[in-house]
Amino acid sequence: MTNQSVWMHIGAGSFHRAHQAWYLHKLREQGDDSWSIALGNIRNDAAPLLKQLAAQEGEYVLETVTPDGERAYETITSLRKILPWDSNISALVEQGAKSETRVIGFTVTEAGYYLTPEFELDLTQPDVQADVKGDIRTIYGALARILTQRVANGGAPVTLLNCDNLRHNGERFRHGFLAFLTAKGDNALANWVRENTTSPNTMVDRITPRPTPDVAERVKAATGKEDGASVMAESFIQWVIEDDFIAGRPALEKVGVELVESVLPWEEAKIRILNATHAAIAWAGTLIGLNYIDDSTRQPAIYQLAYDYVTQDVMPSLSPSPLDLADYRDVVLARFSNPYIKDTNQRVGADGLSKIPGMVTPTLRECYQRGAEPAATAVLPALFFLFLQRWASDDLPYTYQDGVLQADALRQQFSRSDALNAFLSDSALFGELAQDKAFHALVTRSVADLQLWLKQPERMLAAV
Ligand SMILES: NC(=O)c1ccc[n+]([C@@H]2O[C@H](COP(=O)([O-])OP(=O)(O)OC[C@H]3O[C@@H](n4cnc5c(N)ncnc54)[C@H](O)[C@@H]3O)[C@@H](O)[C@H]2O)c1
Ligand SMILES: OC[C@@H](O)C(O)[C@H](O)CO
Repeated sequence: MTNQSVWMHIGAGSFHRAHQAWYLHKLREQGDDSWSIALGNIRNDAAPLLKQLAAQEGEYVLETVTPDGERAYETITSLRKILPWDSNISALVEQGAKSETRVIGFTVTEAGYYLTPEFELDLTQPDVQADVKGDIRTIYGALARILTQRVANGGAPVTLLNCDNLRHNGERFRHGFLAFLTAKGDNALANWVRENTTSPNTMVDRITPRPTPDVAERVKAATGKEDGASVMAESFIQWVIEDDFIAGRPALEKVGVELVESVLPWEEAKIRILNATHAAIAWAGTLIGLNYIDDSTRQPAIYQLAYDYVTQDVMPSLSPSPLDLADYRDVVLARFSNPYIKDTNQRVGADGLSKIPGMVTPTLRECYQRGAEPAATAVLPALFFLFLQRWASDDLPYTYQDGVLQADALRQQFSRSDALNAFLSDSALFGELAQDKAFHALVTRSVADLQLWLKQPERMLAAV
């Protein structure tokens, strides 16, 4: 074992640079430079950024902003290797096959796991089908290629660390990956993965908008640096990880990471109270013509629907909890209201087709199971339906991004008079509830209430 260990990260989006890279940077600042990051991407959309980062020797400035608008600037130094993109992901394969790579982390979005509401791999997805045949479009195809080479090079154990917003993200990824390898007929690699990798669950948190040109301008004004890879985020940061690293890990506890036995209470609170609410606010804000999350959250009717969803339906589902859920809710809503973040409804409302089954359907299901009508949660799919209706009539002010969107089929669905029924009958969104008449009636009522509200958005929804 050399002293130098590499965390190879797949997914060169904004979030990785504001979160995992920041923690490893803080460790280096404390004099522990035994871990560094090698960063690459599966898809070519990050190729320009990777080139820019390579030109800056991996360094970039992170701007953070507090709820009071106080800004701070740090040069992040943990990215020591930038892996250039090519269609065979050669650089990722070469780095991932080395035994010095002891952790392979990834952020490939919620839609990047292609799971059904029952959390099984959706083998009907074209990207998954292509990768089963040997292509590299998904995290599954990419890791199959990388780990095959790693086994050929001696097969040193490695931790596969999901850093995306997914409930039970390590477990769910692992289940999907093993199902993928089985579909591919690669039982030898599946067995190797079972024996030689771990996939701890993690909860990651830091609101990181897509950087706009004014970030680079402020960075230049504050630091004098011309930085083509700067990123901005809120000052809040949190990372909770199950301590199950098969090949060692950075001393993350020294920089504030919580290493726990089970991440469950944190991830449930994060996914349901933060992420599901965030998406609902983005869809609602968009429907009344707003672009930003903070402006949308400050609309009393939108704030109230978010507050009611958490209070009436999520908190009973998650109680008892070691977290103070009411406080968590209030802090989250305050973070969303931060006027200095300027996060867009476009970014946060994306990937709804994965967010509904992953983040909302479990609460609907659990309310019914305990005999409660999930009236406040029903507002979320109702908002998403109205949002998709706008998308289908080309009436959104921005491009809707969704990794599992099959646009032609969905447009056709929305051109029919029974579009709401078809939406609610989609078991990929609602699992067994898709067949439940009471659920259909509840969301249909909620859609009607929202349609009235949209005529007078200043009115409180409950008063409609
Ligand atoms: N931005 C945040 O506030 C934030 C906070 C916590 C967690 N996250 C998690 O990180 C993810 C990425 O956020 P970001 O801000 O970096 O987004 P981003 O849009 O900046 O980057 C997305 C990255 O995912 C890749 N990607 C997209 N779809 C993919 C697919 N199907 N397969 C493989 N790669 C794919 C893209 O190439 C890109 O590298 C989020 O979806 C979320 O799960 C983000
Ligand atoms: O809800 C959207 C997410 O990207 C969110 O910004 C993040 O999960 C905050 O940690």
